[in-house]
Amino acid sequence: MPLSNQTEPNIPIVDFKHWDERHGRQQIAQSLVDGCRDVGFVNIINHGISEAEIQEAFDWTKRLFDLTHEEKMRAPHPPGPDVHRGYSYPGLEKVSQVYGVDADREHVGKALREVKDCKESYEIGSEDNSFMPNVWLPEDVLPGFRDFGLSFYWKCNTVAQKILTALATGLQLDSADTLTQVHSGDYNQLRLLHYPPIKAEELEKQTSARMPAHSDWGSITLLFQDDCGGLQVEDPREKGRFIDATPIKNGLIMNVGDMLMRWSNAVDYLKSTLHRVTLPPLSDRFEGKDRLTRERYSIPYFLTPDMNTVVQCMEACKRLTGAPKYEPVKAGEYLQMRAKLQYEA
Ligand SMILES: O=C(O)CCC(=O)C(=O)O
Ligand SMILES: [Fe+2]
Repeated sequence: MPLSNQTEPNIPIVDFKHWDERHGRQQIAQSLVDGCRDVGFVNIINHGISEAEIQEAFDWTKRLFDLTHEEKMRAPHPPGPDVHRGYSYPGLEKVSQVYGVDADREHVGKALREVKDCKESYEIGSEDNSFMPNVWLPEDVLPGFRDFGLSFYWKCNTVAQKILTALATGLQLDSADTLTQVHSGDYNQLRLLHYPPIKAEELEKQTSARMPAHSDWGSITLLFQDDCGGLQVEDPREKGRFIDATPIKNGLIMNVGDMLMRWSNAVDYLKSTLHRVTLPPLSDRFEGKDRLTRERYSIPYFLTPDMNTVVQCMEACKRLTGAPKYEPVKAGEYLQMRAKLQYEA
């Protein structure tokens, strides 16, 4: 698959259409693992969420962000990075790739915040996650939103379980259930995202960002995006060069997160690839003399292993990659470490 900066899809496509016919499984599983190994990102089609369900999710997302600021602030994101739920207004969250000891330096957080992320988001989790209780809007502000949020959360988890089974199969782990066994679904995060229109120049001059380059922290991420464009993925063959992740109608993009990379033992096996959201590549996405960029909506779903799961190199991967390259880490502790700079305490 050529990796060029074109508007054609340039990320491998994996078709799950025949997943339920058992004989089709091995081949799907293998192409999924190949894509995760090559780019770290794959497009998945026939994943099991219908066109109508995807449309409904985008309709709710738009309805939510169309509310007034005061209405959205009735479900405010709690202060600090510990509970990632509810509504974050533009600029509140700062996405970055700084973590570990660097995150402890006070000036780092300040410097990062000089370039504002121009997006707003709403985070939803499982009602059974006692570490991060949901922050809901009062029902009369957006009737039906809570029911939609929970129902879509669990719909995405059904798809995610299928993908985890395919990954375990393609990786030839001891059992096809090895990954699903440590993903109850209660620690995932459904995120509704809105990038308002912005002058192209602000992104070009980097005085503002839509979403700066980062890797995801969990095991895998599923992403639905509208047709605006602007998501880019680092070319695995050339550091610093980004390729367009062109939206595919009704498809979803799946990418490997840091924990799955650590499980597989290395950047040279399953890749947790840097990605970012910037200007859309198509000229008809801009308007007027300020080249105002069309607004964009996206819906990522982050999968996280159960909090006490120890993430360490899996035996089947060791055979290919050699000695473990990362210290074992508990899923909950890794998440806390990565979240540190995202929200000011
Ligand atoms: O909006 C997008 O397309 C990507 C979002 C993303 O990468 C994230 O929220 O981690
Ligand atoms: Fe991401």
